[in-house]
Amino acid sequence: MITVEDLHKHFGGFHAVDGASLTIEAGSITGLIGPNGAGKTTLFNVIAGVLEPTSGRVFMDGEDITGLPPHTLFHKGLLRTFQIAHEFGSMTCRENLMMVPGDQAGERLWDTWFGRKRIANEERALKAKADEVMEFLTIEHIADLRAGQVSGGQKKLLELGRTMMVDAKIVFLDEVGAGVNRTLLYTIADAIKRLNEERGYTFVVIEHDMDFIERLCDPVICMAEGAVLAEGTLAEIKANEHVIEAYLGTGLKNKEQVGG
Ligand SMILES: Nc1ncnc2c1ncn2[C@@H]1O[C@H](COP(=O)(O)OP(=O)(O)OP(=O)(O)O)[C@@H](O)[C@H]1O
Repeated sequence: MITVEDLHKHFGGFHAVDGASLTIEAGSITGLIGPNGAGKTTLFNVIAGVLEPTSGRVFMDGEDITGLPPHTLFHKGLLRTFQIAHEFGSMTCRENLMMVPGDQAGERLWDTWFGRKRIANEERALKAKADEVMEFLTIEHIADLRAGQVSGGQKKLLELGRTMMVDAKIVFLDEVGAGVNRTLLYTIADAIKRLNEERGYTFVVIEHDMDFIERLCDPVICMAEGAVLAEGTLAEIKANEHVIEAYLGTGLKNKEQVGG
């Protein structure tokens, strides 16, 4: 579904992504792990159009999507979750879901000129959709709370919920488990699994919590120093000598580059 070919992202002389090549299979929940600074987030940002690659290509279902902006990728069903922006904290959780842009922005504008009734109907449909999303994620009780007031884990579920307001095909999740309590972490894991099984979402998940990875991800891709080091089941990855070394090592290569 997604093929990354020899991707590089340099920040000055620093090679954050340094020749990464990988494939994300449709229908998978692929885990992306690796020591701090391995380049996971940078890779995500390049795939999701947030950062331009220095070189290399990204394909989605055979189509070259390298460097396309996030909103174009969004309409192709490729989404990266973002933290709920500070300025949306004063809106309710339901409103945060309802404002996710739909597919028919042009039609909406048309509606504002020609059909108040149609707008009202559309608003009702959006609200129903938001409520259905919150029910799926078992957070219907926070619908009317301000997004800025809910817990970290509930915010993560809300971020996931935003991907459900559009027809996402592939969703990139960056550390959804960080700072979330165990119970909510399992709720998030369960929602990801159900979205994958019941709605056909493909996920790519960056996560440091190995328990979370073990519950969800197959295959697991391990990055180190900007490139893919190993791929396989979590058990295979954990037994891989190079992976063990990378987690213990210090990433000397890039340090030399920065120094030089
Ligand atoms: N905008 C930037 N400018 C300069 N260096 C950057 C920039 N973004 C990331 N880096 C560097 O690139 C390297 C890779 O960062 P990245 O966040 O992609 O790693 P990561 O694998 O996601 O790490 P972590 O697990 O700690 O989040 C890091 O050393 C980081 O400091």
